Amino acid sequence: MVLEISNLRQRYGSREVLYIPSWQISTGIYWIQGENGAGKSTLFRTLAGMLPFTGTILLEQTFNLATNPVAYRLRLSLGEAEPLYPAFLTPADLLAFVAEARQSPAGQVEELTGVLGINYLQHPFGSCSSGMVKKVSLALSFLGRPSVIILDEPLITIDQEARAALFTLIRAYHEQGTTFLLSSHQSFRDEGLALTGSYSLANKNLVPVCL
Ligand SMILES: Nc1ncnc2c1ncn2[C@@H]1O[C@H](COP(=O)(O)OP(=O)(O)OP(=O)(O)O)[C@@H](O)[C@H]1O
Repeated sequence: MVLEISNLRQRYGSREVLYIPSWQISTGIYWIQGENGAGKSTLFRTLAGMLPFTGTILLEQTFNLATNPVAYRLRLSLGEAEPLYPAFLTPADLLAFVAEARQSPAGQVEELTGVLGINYLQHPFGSCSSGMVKKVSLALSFLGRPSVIILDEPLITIDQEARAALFTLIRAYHEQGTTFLLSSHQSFRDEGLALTGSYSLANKNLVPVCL
């Protein structure tokens, strides 16, 4: 198993948003579905270690998010649905910083920015288009050698060319053993991506969906 959840509870104030008693996946590409407000982004942020939670989240049967957060976070990354970065920062600065933090192999930043068509690396985020910001956030999520990459609504705001490049990257990284959790209100199957499985977030829990 690459990712295992047990007795995960997540709440905002007194309102419980997630209760996942038991869920586990092996290596693959998974589509996480759910209606607006079902809790997908909350689940992803929890898995990425951005929100406090109760329960157990275990990566590669070894790295426990609660007790070994640094090693865990080095191996799991999240591309947020609507990324926001400080307006004064440039994509070049952020990519270099994250590449170093995630122990990115030499040449990976250049490869990702080339494939995704990220130009204007020296222009501050304040002057970047929303599609360019999204493409940088996608590149950031591939940096290092993550065993799990979560992409929350990866298709929003990017053009057809970037979408095709993203699917090429997902296939290439998956062939090297990376697992993907992807959310979208559009079907990934229509995009020609071979999915391992799909789950729907409903009534606070993840339930399997037939593809
Ligand atoms: N910071 C927050 N404080 C309080 N409630 C929140 C917060 N963030 C999200 N919620 C609530 O938690 C629930 C789940 O939200 P979440 O954004 O995780 O859903 P989602 O499935 O990603 O939705 P969408 O498909 O619309 O993006 C919603 O009812 C939302 O209003």
